[in-house]
Amino acid sequence: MTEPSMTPPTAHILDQLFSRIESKRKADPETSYTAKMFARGTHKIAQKVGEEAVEVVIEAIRGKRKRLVSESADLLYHLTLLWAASDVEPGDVWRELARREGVSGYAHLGRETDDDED
Ligand SMILES: N=c1c2ncn([C@@H]3O[C@H](COP(=O)(O)OP(=O)(O)OP(=O)(O)O)[C@@H](O)[C@H]3O)c2ncn1[C@@H]1O[C@H](COP(=O)(O)O)[C@@H](O)[C@H]1O
Repeated sequence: MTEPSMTPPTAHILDQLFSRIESKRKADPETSYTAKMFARGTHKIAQKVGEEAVEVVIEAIRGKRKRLVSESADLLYHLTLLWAASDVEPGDVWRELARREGVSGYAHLGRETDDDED
């Protein structure tokens, strides 16, 4: 029997996006932005995540709701792309979020440290 905690809590549009991103890993960079970013490498993808996050912050502060939604979608796409480039699956993140459910943000969550890296 599968451990309940090992099962991703829910299917999600980000799971579908992750699959689509994986399917584009070896596509033609001329026709696929995802393939172009994979070819550029993890550092460039991580940089894009940072840029998109800043754009989210700017639109939130400006109070531009529609722009905030659009930039948030850009951020989530690039974050999902960064997971794919870093051998992280959405389920890994869903499990971590589920583990935190009901635990106060003030409580020690036992976050991973660099020393725990495998
Ligand atoms: N969700 C997205 C998505 N969100 C944003 N973007 C692209 O991310 C880019 C970000 O825009 P920027 O202006 O910041 O960057 P840029 O100037 O185009 O590129 P840089 O040279 O600066 O990196 C734009 O080209 C957007 O089109 C996305 N590209 C792809 N997807 C998904 O990925 C799927 C596969 O797309 P392709 O790989 O292009 O076939 C699509 O069907 C979508 O589901």
